[in-house]
Amino acid sequence: MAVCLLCIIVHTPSSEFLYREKPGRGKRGTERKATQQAEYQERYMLERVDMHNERFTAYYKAQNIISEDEWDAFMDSLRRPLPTTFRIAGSRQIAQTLGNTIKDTYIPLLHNVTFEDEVIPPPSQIPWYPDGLAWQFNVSKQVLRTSPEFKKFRSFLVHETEVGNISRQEAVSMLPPLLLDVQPHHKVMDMCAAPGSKTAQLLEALHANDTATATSTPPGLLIANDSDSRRAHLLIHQSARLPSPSFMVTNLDASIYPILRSMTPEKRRSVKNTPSQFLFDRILCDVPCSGDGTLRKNVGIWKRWQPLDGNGLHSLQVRTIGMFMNFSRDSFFLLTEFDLVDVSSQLPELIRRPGITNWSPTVGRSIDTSHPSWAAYIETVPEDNRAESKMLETHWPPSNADTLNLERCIRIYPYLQDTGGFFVAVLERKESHGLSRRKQEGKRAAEEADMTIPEGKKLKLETNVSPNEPGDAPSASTSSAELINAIDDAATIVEDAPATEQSHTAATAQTSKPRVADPSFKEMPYTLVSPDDPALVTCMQQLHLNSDFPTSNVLVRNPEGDAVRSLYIVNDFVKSVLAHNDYTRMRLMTAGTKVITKQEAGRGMDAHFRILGEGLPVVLPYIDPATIMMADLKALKVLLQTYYPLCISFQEPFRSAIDARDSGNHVVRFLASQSADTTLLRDLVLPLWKSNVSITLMVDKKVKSALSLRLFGEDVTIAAREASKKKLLAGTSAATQHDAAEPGSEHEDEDGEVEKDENDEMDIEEQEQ
Ligand SMILES: C[S@@+](CC[C@H](N)C(=O)[O-])C[C@H]1O[C@@H](n2cnc3c(N)ncnc32)[C@H](O)[C@@H]1O
Repeated sequence: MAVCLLCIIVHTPSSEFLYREKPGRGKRGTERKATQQAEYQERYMLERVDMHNERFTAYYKAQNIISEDEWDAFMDSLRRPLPTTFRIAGSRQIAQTLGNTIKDTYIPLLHNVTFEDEVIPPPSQIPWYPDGLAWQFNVSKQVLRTSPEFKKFRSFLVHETEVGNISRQEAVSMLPPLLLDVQPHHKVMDMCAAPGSKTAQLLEALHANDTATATSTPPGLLIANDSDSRRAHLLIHQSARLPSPSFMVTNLDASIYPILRSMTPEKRRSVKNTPSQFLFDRILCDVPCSGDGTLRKNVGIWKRWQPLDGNGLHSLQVRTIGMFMNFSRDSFFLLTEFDLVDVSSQLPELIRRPGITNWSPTVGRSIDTSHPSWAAYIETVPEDNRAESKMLETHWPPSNADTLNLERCIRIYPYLQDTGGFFVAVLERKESHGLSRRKQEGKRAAEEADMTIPEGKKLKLETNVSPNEPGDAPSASTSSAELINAIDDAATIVEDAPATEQSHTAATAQTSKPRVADPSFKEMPYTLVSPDDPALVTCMQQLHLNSDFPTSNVLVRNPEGDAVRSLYIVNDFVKSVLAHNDYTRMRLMTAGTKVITKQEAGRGMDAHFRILGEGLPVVLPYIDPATIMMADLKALKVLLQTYYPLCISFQEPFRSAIDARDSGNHVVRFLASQSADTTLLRDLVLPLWKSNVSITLMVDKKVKSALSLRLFGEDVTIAAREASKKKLLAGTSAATQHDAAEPGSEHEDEDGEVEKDENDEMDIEEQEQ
């Protein structure tokens, strides 16, 4: 497999769409289409958006990519609503179970549903998505509101989405992570990541070895970055549904992302003993774009589209991509050191069109595409104004376009398989430096097998790196060539400088007064807890963690390293990155995953540690199996139906097992089995809290609801009963509000959250690209 892949997704005004009439529409299909079309039109009318834009028309006509006789049909495709699409996420085993639930329970339920005498087609699998794990359906809001069958399906989707097992994501947006082929040992960067639908896919690939009950600890790393701090918080929220010790979120302008260092085993053995830059195996560049491909669902684009938006984003796109090409594994190269990868044999069922070698940028709002080259254009600009020109040489096709294999880019047009428009280019660093790919892979495997860094008491993030030290990212105004040279120089210096100047180890961080590179960054640092910290020792005892538990990879979020509240776990590589980089410089929002929390007890009593519901899959492999209680499906139903069921309300032998336990945290395994009302296909392991006379499941109420729906076909939880009681009391107005937020609604984002203001509408656009 490729040594380094960069997957670039750029929607620029040069992304074009072609249209072909969809074949074989029967009368009923046409009627259904008409109903949806009417709804869609109504939406535009309501929002006072006319589905026409003269500039858009002029620009795309000038590109000569759509013939006259196809033009009307092309525009028609852009005016049709997109189907609702989702994919099943989570570990492979969970995914399989959910896939079967959809196929065996919901498809038969939704078969032959009629609405106003019309048969509504059930959801169908997206043919090109691996293992049939992505689905689509195209029903009107009215159907979703009124059909009892679709309402039930919607409820299932909403609950599974809330717990992270289903991800609502536009079909074409699922493509790039698939093409990147991420492996558990890869170092991966998602540079413009929020709100994180592709990040979730990358994380799942990193966690390919997870089981239904236990999270693996992949040796690799995924950094999800976004320059917008509000949106970076969305990333944290999203990723909490997929806890990973290999995950970090940063909040930086990707075009000036600093070099990151880690301590490789080779370096540790060397005399210098210095950390060095590490390089990424896979980089996803979902750079900001004009969003033309989202026209089918983003109403506002019709009104505001103008070509200069795309032109304006071009330099940021080039800068960002150029920067990250230099962060990809093994050395430092110019852009010409990359090849476009031929991915034509991947996802064989995906209908696609090749990249183009010729396009005509417009130099003004009025759609002036008359300049055949940048040189010809700049001649027309008065000399005094040339420096201010926003048009760059790279806006035009390169003179060697025919030699770059541009046909290997993927272009998806909406009509091809009823999706949004999309562009993907997969780039791979050419073989170099005399190292064959196999040797490079072998070298990496050896490094990864030996990544444990020496333990340090209260090891902290490096905080004494000067902001102007070698390795700093050049400023945003630096040109591409300067940028590449600067990175080359910086990297050389990092490698060659004497240890005294370059060694920013934890030891120095401990003794010197912390100096932060970015004092404006206010997040708390992550600090390693000493493995023999008395609080950690107590925690291990209380939670029955065995000696394999990675005590030297436990972090807290305070500068002192005191285990006062939540404990986080990271893998060895993340630990190394934390130890050798200034957290303010990389604007680190999160690292690893929160697994354990301290539960303060009453006066005079010892505090208790407890395992968080989302942390249990990470901790489970280290829990002494003899301490895990066994229970059956009946006990599970009681625990779902009641907040604090009394211990005496359970049947033997579970009842005696609980009685024998002290108050505090326990773990219970519900064995795969069958009962009168359901079948549990795989073991389920959950944390439990015992008080004096009762017990309770320590998982989020959303997780309980999703589980209940999956197992019993209805939400039997007390939270659901209370909610419906409230709804009844509040009368029909509450019901109306609830119905408004259904999947596919223009006011709902991929989180299932209802969006309210205009800024939020922007979020929906960007999320779904
Ligand atoms: C197309 S959206 C990314 C969608 C995301 N990849 C997903 O699949 O959910 C582009 C993102 O880039 C972010 N962004 C814009 N300029 C950036 C920059 N200079 N550096 C990093 N992120 C940037 C925006 O905040 C936005 O969240």
